[in-house]
Amino acid sequence: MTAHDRTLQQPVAARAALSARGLSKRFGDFQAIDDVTLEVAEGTIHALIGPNGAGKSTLFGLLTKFIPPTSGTITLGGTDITRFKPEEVVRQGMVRSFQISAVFPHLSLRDNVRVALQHKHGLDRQFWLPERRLNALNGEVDALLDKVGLSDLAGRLASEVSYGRKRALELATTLALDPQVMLLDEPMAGMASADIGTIADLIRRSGEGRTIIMVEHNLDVVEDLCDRVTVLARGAVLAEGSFDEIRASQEVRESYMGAGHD
Ligand SMILES: Nc1ncnc2c1ncn2[C@@H]1O[C@H](COP(=O)(O)OP(=O)(O)OP(=O)(O)O)[C@@H](O)[C@H]1O
Repeated sequence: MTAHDRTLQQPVAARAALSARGLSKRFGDFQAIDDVTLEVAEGTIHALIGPNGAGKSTLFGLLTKFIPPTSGTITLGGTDITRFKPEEVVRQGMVRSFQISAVFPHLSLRDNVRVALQHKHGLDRQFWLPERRLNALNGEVDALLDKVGLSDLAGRLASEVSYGRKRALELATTLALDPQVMLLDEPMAGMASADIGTIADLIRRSGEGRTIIMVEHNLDVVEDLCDRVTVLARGAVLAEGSFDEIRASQEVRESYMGAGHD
């Protein structure tokens, strides 16, 4: 299914999964995020793009409450999370990939997913688990590894697999937390072009029944995957719309896309 098909399937007034109103962040004298209002519709894949230093990572940090805002409000699924702690945001159903779910290089792929699932089920502080609980977890571990195409490598150490497969593993450990909203921070960064299609497919499949907001510099990926695009520049929203609308904007072309992406 293309992003265009997904857009056509959206109800006219889809509910907001995540919204930010008047969000600002100052670092000393520097205004990193300047009065950003953003609405991410439920069930969509929403891209955040913009030149280096535009404030994309800072905005992700604000949304996940790792960075306290100077002003503004954030609502997740109708709940005001502006004053939440990062771990409360996770419990509320929003997870930034590669945040909680760091890959442990010395563990097997299977054990990496198991650790994330134990975290999800609140079992990570228990030294001993009854066999029945362990077996139930094994089924979930296998299903997640299968979902991201890593079943054949389940026993391999994370340090031994390719970069693309580590990224697939990161996606599995994020999915283990079963988030309603997933924030993906440059999922294609450092990826060999042969792996980009595979990871894009994984993201599309992972997005079924969830909302995804992703920072991505690869505009072909954004065009292929994303229903809606917000362009940030100098900490403020420069434009928002479908990829085609964004591409047609003279202002966006001048400040970010250049004339190269047709
Ligand atoms: N803790 C901080 N203290 C001071 N300035 C900061 C801090 N964090 C970020 N900045 C500044 O805020 C601006 C936005 O940075 P940010 O990393 O959010 O941009 P970005 O759009 O993610 O860039 P990139 O695409 O290069 O990752 C930059 O000028 C950066 O130097």
